[in-house]
Amino acid sequence: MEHILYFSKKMHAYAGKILYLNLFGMLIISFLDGMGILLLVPLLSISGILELNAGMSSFARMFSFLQELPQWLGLLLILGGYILLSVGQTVLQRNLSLRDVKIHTGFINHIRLEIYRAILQSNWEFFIKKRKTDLINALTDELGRVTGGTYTFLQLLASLAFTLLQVGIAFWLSAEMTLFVLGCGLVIALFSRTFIRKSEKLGNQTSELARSYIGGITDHFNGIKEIKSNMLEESRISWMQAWCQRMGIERYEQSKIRMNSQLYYKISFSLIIAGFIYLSVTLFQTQGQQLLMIILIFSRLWPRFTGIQSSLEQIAAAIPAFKSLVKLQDECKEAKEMKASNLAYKHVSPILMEENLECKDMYYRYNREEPAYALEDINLQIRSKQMTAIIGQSGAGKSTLIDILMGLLEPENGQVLIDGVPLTSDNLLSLRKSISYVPQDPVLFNESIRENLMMIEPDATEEQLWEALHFAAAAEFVSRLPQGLDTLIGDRGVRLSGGERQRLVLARAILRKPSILVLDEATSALDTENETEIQKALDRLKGKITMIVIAHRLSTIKNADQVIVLERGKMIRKGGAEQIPGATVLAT
Ligand SMILES: Nc1ncnc2c1ncn2[C@@H]1O[C@H](COP(=O)(O)OP(=O)(O)OP(=O)(O)O)[C@@H](O)[C@H]1O
Repeated sequence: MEHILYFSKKMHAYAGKILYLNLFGMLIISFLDGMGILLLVPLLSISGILELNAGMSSFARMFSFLQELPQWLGLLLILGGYILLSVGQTVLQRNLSLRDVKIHTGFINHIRLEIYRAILQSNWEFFIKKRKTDLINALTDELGRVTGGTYTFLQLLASLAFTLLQVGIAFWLSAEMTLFVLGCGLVIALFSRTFIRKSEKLGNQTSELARSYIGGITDHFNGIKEIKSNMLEESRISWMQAWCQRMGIERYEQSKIRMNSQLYYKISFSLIIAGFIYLSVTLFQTQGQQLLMIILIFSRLWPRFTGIQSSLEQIAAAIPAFKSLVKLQDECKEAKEMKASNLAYKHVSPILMEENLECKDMYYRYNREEPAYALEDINLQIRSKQMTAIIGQSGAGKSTLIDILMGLLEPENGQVLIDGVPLTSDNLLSLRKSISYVPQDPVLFNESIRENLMMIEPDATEEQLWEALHFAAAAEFVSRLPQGLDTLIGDRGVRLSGGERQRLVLARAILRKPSILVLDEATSALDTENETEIQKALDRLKGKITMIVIAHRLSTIKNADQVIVLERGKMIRKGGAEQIPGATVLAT
């Protein structure tokens, strides 16, 4: 319940008065609806089916004047009133429904942005621990269920208000009959709690299924090359078939709960009405009008009860999604990287490192419960405007060290210092702003080359763009493309080769004019010619900016001012390139 209230409060904060105006509007619609039905009473009387004066309520007596009018005039008045009420109700309904859509979609986007922002502002450790597809699932399936559930909850509140109103009208018509109907409703509701519990249980399965679906298909398409080349298609199709089967069963079970509960309400309605009529006629010789009245009250109130039950089931099914999103928000809050005041990215100025970036007695573990350290007792200095190569075999800790130097991971013990000043959340953004990072498998967005370059430097001129491309040995292949800089890059740059992608990302990194360039050298993406070009480019940068390169090539090591050798999380050697027997320790 607290989770639902949490999001309901958010909807209140988002939509404000309009939300309540809409709910109030619905109340009016329900009132008009009730009035429309009540008009049936004088209608029945005028057509002689019902006697208005004998044993009827004050409401019915209000229409007794109709009997003094000519029958045609009375009928015209009633039907005119009925049409007016119906048209008014329909027009109001249309407008409210449209506004409802606006509130609902606006609220989804509001929560989507809030969660997306919180996720992006979380630290790197959060992303290491989280499955990416769970985050996608949170922003798609779970978000939809939560906003839908919140809305159903608020509609339920409105519906309870309408029901109260209708109960009030029913009381006016006949207090005893209404009490009887309410009593029946309560007893039925008590027995139908089991449907709500089952719905929540199934909601857990829905969440689990959605997570496994998004996780599964993302893995499949990311690994489609392995699937095709290793002929894994059949096994993947079997996975999908099994998932479809589970999903089919889950949907069927969900519908079964809904149908069973509706069936339960309908059967109880028939049984209660039949029993009541039987007892009234055989035992109490009740008047015809009273019987008609109870049928009228039942037929108005019972669908309301059924509707409330169905809303409760829907909300129960969404509860696991509510819990999951609240948990995600809490995790994001805990993993928030910087203080709110530091989040004005645009206004942060880069650090101008004068002397060095230093690691002092630094230790890091991915899992604090396990004894193994990914990095242990690291003491090193990355000197300003020099090139530092980091080498070591796979799993030695090169990427971890880079992540710590970029402030993505926080050391468990020890410190990172920039010109002697410890790296904290206060200067973290400034450090990041001075760094450009080129990963081994770079990501290009599904936009044009120009847009991909300019996202890092929106004010870059054409000349600066080409300068950066030349520098990264990418100008030639870009100029050969039919649309040059305006060529659209496919999903994650698949239309370009690995080497071309890395050169474009290098161009993007350089465009920013960083004071520190961090490069995770591609192991195989570049051919010898391009490798030489990039090497020359890096040479040109030597002495101008600080370079940290995870090196996989001898040529890179040879050019480095300092080489750091890692082995199983420890720094086993550091020194000038000439002191390192590079070929023996190069990473694979
Ligand atoms: N997200 C993670 N969770 C737990 N352990 C991790 C994680 N990432 C890396 N490790 C472990 O930390 C150690 C160092 O990994 P790291 O990725 O830094 O090595 P590397 O030298 O960059 O390797 P490679 O050259 O293969 O990329 C390894 O033992 C690795 O298994």
